Amino acid sequence: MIEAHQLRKSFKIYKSKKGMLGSMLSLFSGEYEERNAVDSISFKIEEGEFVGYIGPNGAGKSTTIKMLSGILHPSSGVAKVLGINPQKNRKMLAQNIGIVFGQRTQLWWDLPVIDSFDILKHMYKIEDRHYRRFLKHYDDILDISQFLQTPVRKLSLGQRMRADLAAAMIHNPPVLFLDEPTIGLDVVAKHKIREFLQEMNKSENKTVVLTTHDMDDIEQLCSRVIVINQGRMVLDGSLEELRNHIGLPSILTVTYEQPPELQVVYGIERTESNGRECTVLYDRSKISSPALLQEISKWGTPLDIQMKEPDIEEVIQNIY
Ligand SMILES: Nc1ncnc2c1ncn2[C@@H]1O[C@H](COP(=O)(O)OP(=O)(O)OP(=O)(O)O)[C@@H](O)[C@H]1O
Repeated sequence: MIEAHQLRKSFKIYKSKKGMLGSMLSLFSGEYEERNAVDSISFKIEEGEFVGYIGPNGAGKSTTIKMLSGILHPSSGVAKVLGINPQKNRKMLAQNIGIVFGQRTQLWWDLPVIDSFDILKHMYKIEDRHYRRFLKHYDDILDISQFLQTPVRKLSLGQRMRADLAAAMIHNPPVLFLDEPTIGLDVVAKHKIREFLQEMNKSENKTVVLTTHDMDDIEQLCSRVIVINQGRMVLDGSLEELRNHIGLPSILTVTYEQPPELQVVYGIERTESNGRECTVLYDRSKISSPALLQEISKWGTPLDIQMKEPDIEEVIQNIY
């Protein structure tokens, strides 16, 4: 459904000389170097997937999204979305994708939200009955009716994001590209946006590519993550594969009837005990959870057991 094959984008970085005069001269000297913002990225995303496209600042995430959506042309390589080449057929692609940039609205700044929607309705040639259904449906799931008459510049960030998301869905596209849609939002607004995105993916089978720095977005929404760093792909897999790749230990906390008698077990990296409480850090690739449970029950009589996988935030920090 979405394909990137050896996708690369380089930008010219003009060399600047020191001082005011130097900066002026460098404008005219034309000396530059080329830097790859995205460097030979390849992946395939199937229909209905929810993919987190993540990486540190400047990794090349937005540049990739812009190439997939036809805003930027690749320096080399090929992108295809629903079989459409964004470079060659941007208009046809626009009918089939929705885009949201969290940092910048796609709506008309000084117009009431409803006027922006009306313009989009005409641009996408949407029938009146479909448009009415759209307004009703998006009021039900994003509460947009309360600010339809408000100019975009007067909306709160959360309202603006809801308006932008609704606008991106007006033509009911099967594919959504979301570039940091939860940036700067408070907890309640983030929750609402996440619920909406989950609904779009689960009930309407939309394929979603999401860039974000928010680990809760990734944990709650994405079934797959693609990690890039300095323009290059570092990992492509499930959240579990991401955790395993980093090799951070899983954690088991046990409360025993009596202080336990600890033993050395292959796969357990560290054990900390404090009276009846015991914390076990273990490597799941070396010992399975059932086997571990069997071992630790030899140390005493467990009253309560809790398991915790490594935090995705910790995992990401380790990968960069
Ligand atoms: N138009 C441009 N001209 C020159 N360099 C650019 C241009 N656009 C992006 N870059 C550079 O390309 C690199 C990748 O930028 P990009 O915006 O894709 O990163 P990102 O992963 O989206 O970062 P962030 O998380 O900070 O939004 C950065 O080094 C950036 O400075």
